[in-house]
Amino acid sequence: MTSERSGSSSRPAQGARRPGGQQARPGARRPAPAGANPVAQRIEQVRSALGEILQWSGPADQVLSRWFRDHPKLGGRDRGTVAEAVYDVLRHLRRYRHVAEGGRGAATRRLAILGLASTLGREGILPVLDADEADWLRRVSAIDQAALPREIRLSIPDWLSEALAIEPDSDSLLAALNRAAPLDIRVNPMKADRETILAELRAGVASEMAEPTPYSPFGIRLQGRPALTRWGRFEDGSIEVQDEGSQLLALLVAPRRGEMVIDFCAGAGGKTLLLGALMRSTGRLYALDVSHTRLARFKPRLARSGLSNVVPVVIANENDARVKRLARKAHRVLVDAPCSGTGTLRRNPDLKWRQNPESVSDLCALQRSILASAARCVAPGGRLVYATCSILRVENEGQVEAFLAAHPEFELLPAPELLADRAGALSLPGPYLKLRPDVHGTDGFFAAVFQRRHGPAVAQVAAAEAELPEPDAQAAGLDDEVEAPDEEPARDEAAGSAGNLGEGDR
Ligand SMILES: C[S@@+](CC[C@H](N)C(=O)[O-])C[C@H]1O[C@@H](n2cnc3c(N)ncnc32)[C@H](O)[C@@H]1O
Repeated sequence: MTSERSGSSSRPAQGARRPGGQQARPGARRPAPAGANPVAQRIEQVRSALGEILQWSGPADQVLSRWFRDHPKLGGRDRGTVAEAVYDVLRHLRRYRHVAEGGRGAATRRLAILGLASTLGREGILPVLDADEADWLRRVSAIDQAALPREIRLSIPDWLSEALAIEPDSDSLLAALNRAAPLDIRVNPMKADRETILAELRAGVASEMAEPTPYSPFGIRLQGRPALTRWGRFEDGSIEVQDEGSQLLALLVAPRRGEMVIDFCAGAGGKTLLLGALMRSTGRLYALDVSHTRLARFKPRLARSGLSNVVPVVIANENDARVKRLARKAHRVLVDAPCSGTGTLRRNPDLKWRQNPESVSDLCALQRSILASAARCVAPGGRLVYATCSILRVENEGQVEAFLAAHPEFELLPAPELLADRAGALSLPGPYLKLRPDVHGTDGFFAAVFQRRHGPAVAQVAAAEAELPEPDAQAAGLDDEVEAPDEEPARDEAAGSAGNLGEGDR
């Protein structure tokens, strides 16, 4: 990955020091002082935030939140402008760095200028630039992007470009992943229906554009960023923020009333909540995760949801004794696996710069191990759903093929048929659920459904296994108290830095 570079080496010895650290040429038009002009201030703010984020010490959203906490005087709209420009830079970082090489002064300031020129418009930026910067920005705007090498034009690292070369229409996929995502919400069927929520949204909090999502019967797509979290319907659990792809995944799991279901990597519970609602709050739904912090974030969502069938359980790892107690007990097991998150680049563009082939390979090993443990929990005839928000074959089809080769007691079911009467006009080639932003308007998602066979060989193995306790949380000793910890466990930190290991709105 390209590191932060300063610009030209031919700096004049004399001249005024600019906020970005660059010295102006004698006689050149100076940039507007940052104190006087809001746009000039904005450039400085974006430059400062980028200076921290581009050190890649953690996920961009967390570093940006910290930067906002350190700059408490910024109002809501100012924060929005800064965040938009920062994310624009993260999306187009390789291309911006390429063109920034042709300018003078601090590289981060030039990135900030490009981000704000893209989000506010070039004409809004030009008046606060000095003559050199303005000339450079005009030159950069005239570059024919189609003539740039693919990896620079689409701003992706070489390893990702190579990994996606076999995907059909990969340029279209990558271009869509470089655009900001709309805001999808999901109506909680335990508390409201979509028509009512749509009417209320249109009448008030999101009057601009609220449309039903095309495939999920619970989804609503919003343009813009209405302040939903202060809306009564959010506070009372009638809605949740959730990408339509995540909603389709829960529909694919298709849990039924009274069943025993395990959400093996529940995180902050985005999918757990829909699974619990699809079960009409009956049966038992275990929400497992190694992250105490994420499960603690799930608690207020669960409280809002009106569900009483969910048992959150912190496990030490996928081979935890509590997992073993669930062997062959579950009708449905969902593994929403920790993954590279490359399907969510619209929301987390920093992931393409924070991942590399080694981190993906580590994630693949973890996915294999989680899948093997989760499979043990599936009852004969029960289903195991393996899902990622990755667009990399090695994390998707590659894992499925390896799993089937090692587990002849499972067969692959056709996902499109399982979704046929649940997801409107969704048409999939199969056998997997594969979603792409350029085709379906969702994040990139992958899911495969396995079913444990009822064969004689399976019955023999089952008979040989020890007597197992009932899948009752207390009988199985699974009723762990989940509270917000004082400190993030070290393991959670490591997992968070490895990829898209779970966010509240998935
Ligand atoms: C993609 S996220 C899950 C997102 C979540 N299902 C949702 O809808 O919000 C993956 C989750 O796997 C968890 N995880 C990582 N290693 C795990 C393991 N060995 N066993 C169980 N969960 C694990 C992470 O903590 C993270 O919350």
